[in-house]
Amino acid sequence: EKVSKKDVDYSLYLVTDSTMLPEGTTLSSQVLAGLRNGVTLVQLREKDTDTKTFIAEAMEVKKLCDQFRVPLIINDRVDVALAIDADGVHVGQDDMPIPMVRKLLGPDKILGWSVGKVSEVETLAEWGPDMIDYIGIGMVFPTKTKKNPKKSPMGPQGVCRILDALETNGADWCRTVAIGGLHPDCIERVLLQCGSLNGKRSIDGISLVSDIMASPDAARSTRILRELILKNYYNYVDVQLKKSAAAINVKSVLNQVTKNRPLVQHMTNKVHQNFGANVTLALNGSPIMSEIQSEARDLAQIPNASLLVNTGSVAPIETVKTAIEAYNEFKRPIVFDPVGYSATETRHVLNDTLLTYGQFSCIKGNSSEILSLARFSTSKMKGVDAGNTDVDSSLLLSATQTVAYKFKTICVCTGELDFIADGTFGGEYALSKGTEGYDAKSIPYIVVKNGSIPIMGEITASGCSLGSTIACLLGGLDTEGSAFDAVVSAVLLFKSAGKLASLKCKGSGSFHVELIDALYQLVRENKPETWTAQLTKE
Ligand SMILES: Cc1nc(C(=O)O)sc1CCOP(=O)(O)O
Ligand SMILES: C=C1C=NC(C(F)(F)F)=NC1=N
Ligand SMILES: [Mg+2]
Repeated sequence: EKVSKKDVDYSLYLVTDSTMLPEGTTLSSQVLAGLRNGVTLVQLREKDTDTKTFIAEAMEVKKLCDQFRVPLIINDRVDVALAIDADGVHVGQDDMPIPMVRKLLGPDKILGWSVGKVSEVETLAEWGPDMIDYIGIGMVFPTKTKKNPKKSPMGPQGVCRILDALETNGADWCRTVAIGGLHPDCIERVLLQCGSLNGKRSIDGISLVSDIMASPDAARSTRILRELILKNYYNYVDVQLKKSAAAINVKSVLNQVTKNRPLVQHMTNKVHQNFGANVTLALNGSPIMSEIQSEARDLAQIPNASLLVNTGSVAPIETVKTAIEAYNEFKRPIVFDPVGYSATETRHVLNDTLLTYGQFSCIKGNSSEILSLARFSTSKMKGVDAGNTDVDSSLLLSATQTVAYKFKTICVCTGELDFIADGTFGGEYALSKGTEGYDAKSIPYIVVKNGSIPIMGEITASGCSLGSTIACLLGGLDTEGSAFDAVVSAVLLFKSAGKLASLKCKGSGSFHVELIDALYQLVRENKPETWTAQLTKE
């Protein structure tokens, strides 16, 4: 009896490739190793193979799949699929049109489609539930497996956009797998981030080729993948990620920072370098302004290290990528400051690319940057300073929650009021069911009210130095410290110091000095109850 196509398990979908087999392995031995260790669906994909060979391979692989009651999908070749009575077919955008394939297959076979654009989702939705059963969304990351790819990597956020399109087009029946460059070092981040904004769905599985087919130990590779899927949480940073709103303990955060003297690595713009270093020192942190690719892994392993990536920096993108990967590998916090996010196309592409390189503990920006990241406002930014300050606060809150939710991070939106939202969900993820309906507007948030500090906008690197402050406090936490508390504490501290400094200074020059002194004093006296910036629940 057949596995009914409604019950297909898409969680670990192996797509074969017999051009990358290691010495001593065969197509069948790799598929068998996969089937024995948790592969739940197989697709035979052979680009340039004679039909006779393809048929022989298909029959062999079908026998193996039947033993494990795992459906076999044939890529592209509908004739071969019919000839061997496969369980279904997968076609790409340039293969036989979907309605024709469905006509040849009949209603009970599984039909999959490669999807990379929202417009393709709209087409799929128009065809209705009897046409396509699942889509392969890709490619998520760069991959050498697909020859002359016609599309570029979309990153986890690109997958989110396709999932959102399925939801807005009501294609509830359609299942999804992500594909392209998926390996153990990035799969948890894909599983954590790839969900629809309404919280109703996440990807139903991951699909890969080389991680298994090119593996000298395909059984072990498959077991590792299986474990990542079943684990259902990604602790990307070794401090506590809150799962719900709870009291903020600022005093405790500062005590931990003073005790642990965090190493705060800055990859930032030239203007911010010196001031960021001095802010970090004032906070009992230890700054290192390193952009040396080969030392990133060493620095990430120093106790209480944290990384600030401020994209005004001109460090080569590969250097920044190496640092992001290193700090994720050693579970140390990374703060991302997408300076001038959408001011120019160059910065937009650069920031979007950097955002695909890792999981960030905090993303902070001004209102224009956060509105753009949330894809709320198309208005181009005016330079790198905050844009329209008259944006109403409910829109800013919503944008902050949206960014926090999309990237499963803590998002800070600075301005008259500061908005801080916690979209981490404690690092927990689930296949298919998303966040079970918990959407962006339901995630916990804090609003910091401090009154305006006009002069803050008249000095260089004020926003950037909030980044230094956040990275310093996150880095200074003990493992049982709370990431959200550290971020909120940083905003309260920085704004309170800014207020104090603005009352004492005689101009922007002395404001810089007064700001450092205020940070220095507030940290050492550690009396948050006396600070001007306070939490409000708008
Ligand atoms: C078969 C395929 N389709 C893609 C798409 O983007 O539609 S990417 C891809 C190859 C994925 O191979 P690997 O797991 O080795 O990166
Ligand atoms: C190009 C492809 C894209 N996606 C998929 C799958 F993951 F299976 F959906 N298979 C392919 N051959
Ligand atoms: Mg900024």
